[in-house]
Order: sequence, then structure tokens, then C-alpha cells
Amino acid sequence: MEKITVKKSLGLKGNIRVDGSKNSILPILAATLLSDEECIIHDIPNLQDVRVMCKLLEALGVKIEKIGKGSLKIKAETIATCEAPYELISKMRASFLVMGPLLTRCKSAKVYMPGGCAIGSRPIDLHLKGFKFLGADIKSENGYVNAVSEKLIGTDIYLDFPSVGATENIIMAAALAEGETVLENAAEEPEIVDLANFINSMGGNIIGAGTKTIRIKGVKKLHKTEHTVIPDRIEAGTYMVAAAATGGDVTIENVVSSHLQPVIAKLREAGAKVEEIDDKIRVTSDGIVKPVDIKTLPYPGFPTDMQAQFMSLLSIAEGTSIIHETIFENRFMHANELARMGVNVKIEGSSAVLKGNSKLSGAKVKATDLRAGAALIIAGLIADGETEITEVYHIKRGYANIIEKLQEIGANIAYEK
Ligand SMILES: CC(=O)N[C@H]1[C@@H](OP(=O)(O)OP(=O)(O)OC[C@H]2O[C@@H](n3ccc(=O)[nH]c3=O)[C@H](O)[C@@H]2O)O[C@H](CO)[C@@H](O)[C@@H]1O
Ligand SMILES: C=C(OP(=O)(O)O)C(=O)O
Repeated sequence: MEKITVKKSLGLKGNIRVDGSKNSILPILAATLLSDEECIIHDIPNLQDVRVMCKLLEALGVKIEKIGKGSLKIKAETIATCEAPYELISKMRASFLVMGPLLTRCKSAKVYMPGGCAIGSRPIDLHLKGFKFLGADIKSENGYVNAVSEKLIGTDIYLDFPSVGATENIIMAAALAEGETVLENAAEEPEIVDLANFINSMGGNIIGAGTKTIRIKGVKKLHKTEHTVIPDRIEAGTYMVAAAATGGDVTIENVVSSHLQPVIAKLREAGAKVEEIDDKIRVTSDGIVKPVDIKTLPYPGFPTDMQAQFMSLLSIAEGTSIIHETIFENRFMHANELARMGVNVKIEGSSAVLKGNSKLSGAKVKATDLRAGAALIIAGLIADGETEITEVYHIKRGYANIIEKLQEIGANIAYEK
């Protein structure tokens, strides 16, 4: 059985380079459907999710060619089918992001409903509300969402919650619509800005990405482009937490520190020294962790995708920390696994209470989702003995070469098939 084994590895030391952002490349890959011309994209992380999205694009008739390490040439000259198959959509939620581009380019789209996952039910009502406002006729039957529209027409859309995926899907649908769409209460994540920059580099007209109000003026056609994906702030944050938890001295390269302000602030509160040096962040720590309270929020608040990793760190804090999860209703699955390793954690509704001062010991645990897997690796680095993590396919979704990167800075970690 595939597994990752981790042994106690205090004092991680060295440099780690972060790859391009998973949550940027996935919508950007979907956005290549908007043009019949060639898109060259660089710094694409070597991840399972990226492979699934590429397979999905190919199933729709898109030509993809590898043109070097981390670079792809993608051309959606013709779209063979506007139906996104169950087998691929069901593998990854983000594949629903092809709906907006397909609808606007092909006038119709049939995409399998992505359904929930380990962290919550994750409905798509806000995506569909946006498409409806733009003029699409939406029907849900046999597990599929069927959307048809002869012409999408720009309009004002208010999102009840600043959903990242809905913001992205609506931006893409509106990019080729007639007239202007004003999206209010939009998500402000850096990945939204990257997507808007990508579309604008193809001749799109999107302003305000990164703020709550995004204005998308539809254009008739989008042309070829070349784009480099922004660095993955969650991958960076994960290694920063690993450095702090192990009392290490690690410099993370290829980061945009402004994307990481809540993570930097919370690490400093927890007692780590964090230096921002151009496109690098150096984290040093003496291994003494102060208790910290955390509340996950939409960007620029503390990211839910960093919550699990902080749970491992705060388990050894000198006192009680409270983590309040406000984005997903079921994102504490890692708490049970961490408890097997000796973490003193109690879940009370949407909060996790960590007593701190836990004495961690290695155990057999399961990665219940991507960031839960990262949290277990961090816990394994500070636990006595050996930790054995299974269901590692979750980790492969979002961390390229995590074993090699951690080994480079002194971690005793291995992958076994
Ligand atoms: C591929 C990608 O970029 N994934 C990220 C994206 O996921 P994703 O785009 O799925 O996250 P959303 O921002 O859409 O979801 C946030 C909350 O809104 C709810 N919601 C969302 C859409 C909708 O139509 N209706 C609705 O109720 C969700 O159930 C969830 O509770 O943002 C999340 C929140 O930062 C991150 O954790 C994920 O890593
Ligand atoms: C929840 C995540 O991803 P996804 O939205 O792709 O499930 C994540 O990256 O932590």
C-alpha cells in the first residue's frame, strides 16, 4: 500500500523552492477554453490535479503539448464536445470550472455536478446563479448540470458569499459575454487576480480583480498569450509551518509575501521569526511555540487551506489555542488522526480547542484530505518514533515533490509504494 513514513526531524535547515499555484493553474487551464489560439503557460506544478484537468481538456478536444519543465502549450482551436464526463469531474471538484468557459464559447455546456468531499458539502448554487443572471437556461438532471444560452449578456451579479470558484466561473463566462458584468462581493484571492491577468493578457477586459467588485467587459474574441503562474502561497505556508514546528531555519524561495500576510502574522504570534526578503521568506524558530487563536476567513483573512497545518504546530504550544473554521463545515477530519498521535484536541462545533503541550508519538494515520495530509507530515516531523501516513493520493493532489523537498532540508521522510 502506498504510504509516507516520517521520523522525528527537528531543526529543518536549508532552502525550498515553491512551485506554481495549484489553485491558480486549475482555473487558468479552464480559461484556455476561451480562445481558439495558443496559450503558453509556465511554472505549472507537477500535480495530480493538474494532470486531471489536462485530461479533461483533452477529452473536450484541446491539444496540449509539453514544451519544457513546467511549461505547456495549449490550444483549444476546436472544441469537440461541450460535455464534461463524469469520470473526470468526479475526480476533482475544480474541474467544474470548465462550465463557464464552455457555456460562453460553445453556447451550451453539460457538466457533471461535482458533489461534496471530505471537507464539506460544497454546493455550486452560486456558480449557477451567476450563469442564470448572465442569461443561461440551467437544468439539473441525472447528476448533470445542463446550461444553454444563445447569448450571454453582462449584468450585475451579487454573490451571497465570496466563493472563489463561483467568482472564477462567472469571470470566465462573462469574459466573452455581450456588455459589462459587475460582480459584487467577489472573492479577492490572489488566484482570482492571476486568472484575470491571464484573461486580460489574451485581450480580455477585467478590472478590479483582487477587490470585492470586479467589472468584466465582454470581448468578441480572446487571442494567444504566454503566462507564468503565481507561486503557491499554501505550499509556501506549509513549509513555513514545518520550519516553525521543528525549530528550524528554512528559507522559502519563489514566494509573494503579500499573499502570505495572515500566515506570517500568526507564525510571528506563535513565536517564530519570519523575515521577508524580496521573493523569499526565512522562518527561524527555537521550537518554543506560543498559543495562538485562529479564525479562517476569505482572503485577505487567514486561509482555511492552512488551518490543518497550524493545528499540528499549535499542538505543542505552551497553552490553549482555539481554531475557528468558518469556510467549510467539516474541515476538522485531521483532528481525529492527530489525536491518534497524542494531540490533545477537542472539536466543539466549528471550533477546535487545542490544550497545547501535547507529547506527540508516531502512529499509523490516514490523510483524509490534502491539507490534512500536510498536517500529518508536520506532526510526524515533531513526533517521537515513526508515523505512517496512508491515502497519500490526497497529498499528491497539491504538493509537488514534497518528499524530495523535505529531505533536502533534513527531514527523515520517505515514500513507499
Ligand atoms: C481549486 C481551488 O481553488 N480550491 C480552493 C477554493 O475552493 P472553492 O472554490 O470550492 O471554494 P469556495 O470559495 O467556492 O467555497 C467556500 C464556501 O462557499 C460555499 N459555496 C461555494 C460555492 C457555491 O456555489 N455555494 C456555496 O455555498 C462552499 O460550500 C464553502 O463552504 O477556495 C477554497 C476557499 O478558500 C479553498 O479552500 C480551496 O483550496
Ligand atoms: C480544498 C483544497 O482544494 P480543492 O478545492 O481542490 O478541493 C485545497 O487546496 O486545500
